[in-house]
Amino acid sequence: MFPLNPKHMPKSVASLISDYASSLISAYASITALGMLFHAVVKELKDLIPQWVRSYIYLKVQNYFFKPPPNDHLTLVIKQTSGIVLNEVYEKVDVYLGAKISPSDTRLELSKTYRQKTISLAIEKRGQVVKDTFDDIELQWCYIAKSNKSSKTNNSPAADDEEVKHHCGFELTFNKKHKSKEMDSYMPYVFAQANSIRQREKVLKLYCSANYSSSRSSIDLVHPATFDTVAMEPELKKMIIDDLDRFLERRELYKKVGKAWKRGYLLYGPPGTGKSSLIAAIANYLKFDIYDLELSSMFSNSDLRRVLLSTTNRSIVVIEDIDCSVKINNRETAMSSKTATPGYPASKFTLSGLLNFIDGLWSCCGDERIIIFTTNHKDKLDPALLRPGRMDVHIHLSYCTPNGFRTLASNYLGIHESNPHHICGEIESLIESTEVTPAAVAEALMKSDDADVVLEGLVKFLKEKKAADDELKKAKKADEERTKAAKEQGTNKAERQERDEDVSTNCEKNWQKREATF
Ligand SMILES: Nc1ncnc2c1ncn2[C@@H]1O[C@H](COP(=O)(O)OP(=O)(O)OP(=O)(O)O)[C@@H](O)[C@H]1O
Repeated sequence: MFPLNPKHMPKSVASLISDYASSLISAYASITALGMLFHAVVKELKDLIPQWVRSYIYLKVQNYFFKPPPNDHLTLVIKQTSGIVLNEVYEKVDVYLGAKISPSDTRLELSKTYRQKTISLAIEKRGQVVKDTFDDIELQWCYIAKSNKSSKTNNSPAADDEEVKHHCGFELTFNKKHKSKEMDSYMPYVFAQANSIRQREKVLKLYCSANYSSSRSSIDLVHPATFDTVAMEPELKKMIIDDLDRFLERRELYKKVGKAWKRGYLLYGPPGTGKSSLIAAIANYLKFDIYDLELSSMFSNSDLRRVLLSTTNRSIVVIEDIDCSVKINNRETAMSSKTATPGYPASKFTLSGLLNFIDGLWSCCGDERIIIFTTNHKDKLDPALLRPGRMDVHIHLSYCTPNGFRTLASNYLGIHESNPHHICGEIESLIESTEVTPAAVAEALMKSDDADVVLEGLVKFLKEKKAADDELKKAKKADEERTKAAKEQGTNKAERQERDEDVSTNCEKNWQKREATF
């Protein structure tokens, strides 16, 4: 038998085994050290490279190695903008994916607006890969954000913003054979889901159009005004609500008669009569976002067009104080620097641009739109703006009426038919004979928590206001009478002068006749 003890082995074999063993051990040690080094490097990189970059690299590597043959797959790219306007598909996908959280997600976004009652969780978009299944078809969504810095010139920040938007979007990858199912069933499903999520979590937005170079900005619209809180005549309130309801139901009718599905309202009345409050009440009633258009920041018709194109459907476009926000001279002539309103830069904005926006071709780019103009001086508006068919409904918001006071007293003090107050009758008759705005009444009602104190204060205020109004009326009347008398005196004087002239002419004629007879 061959001796197993190395001592008994031949020298060369023993040394061979020991060499082999030591090289095995050193190889193992090197591999372990290398492994530890690799592990340390990976750990370091993990801390240094943001998660979304790692996900992106992971996706690319995964796609490279494990992707089925490329011919089998189709990738649809959904960019954030389509031309110069927001891409609706992007918006819908954004909402849809925002609500999808899977156990494998490692980064989530936490948010809560002041209006929301609970904190909401959503996946963090950047670099996230979201797997979805629809009718047993596997789909993969990925958010892309490419910057195109090399091709950039010295663009303005707004242009940069547009550029970034243009290169942001989603990629949807799936097997080619399901293409028609994707387009015919999956995308409508995504749209429907997004709409119902939006409706559930609807937080109204107030968009402010800044100037040409800056991007559109929005804030949550947290205006508490509703049709219950706005003080106005009940019949007028009912008329507005009925009109809005009818408008919403008439989609098919508008289509049938070939009219853009939009409605124009002109709200006019003195300051503080509730024009802005009514706009907020309409937005809250319809659950429509508001676009507040600052005409003074528009420098040309194309600015207006651009802003209009970026508004969404089911929205209210508001132009407040149309009579003084910008000087619009006539339909064709743009404002030159000579005609510009002091304090406003020269604008190439024209009335025809605005009219085009209301009922021209540009008014058709969108559905379910309400356009609201407000003014304190309807008489100062260009008749072209008031032409029938342009602003469909003209709503006069007047000084406070007894009905208006009842609404305010109920809202502010909880005083109503079943909880009356003995001073209310006196206040109502004072209000009937005084020109006082709902804003002034509302302010008076806020002065104390004690209803007696507040209402007595209001009576005092109304009496003082009435006395001041009467004084003013008297002064006005006296002034008018003086002017009338001066006019009459002037007329009398002119008549006397004419008479005198006639007399002298007659005398002259008679004298000439007599002269001729002699
Ligand atoms: N009709 C109203 N009903 C309830 N509150 C009102 C009404 N009118 C005014 N107010 C109160 O007065 C405040 C100012 O009113 P609001 O801004 O709506 O008036 P406005 O007519 O738009 O004024 P302006 O022409 O100066 O813009 C509101 O915040 C609200 O508290």
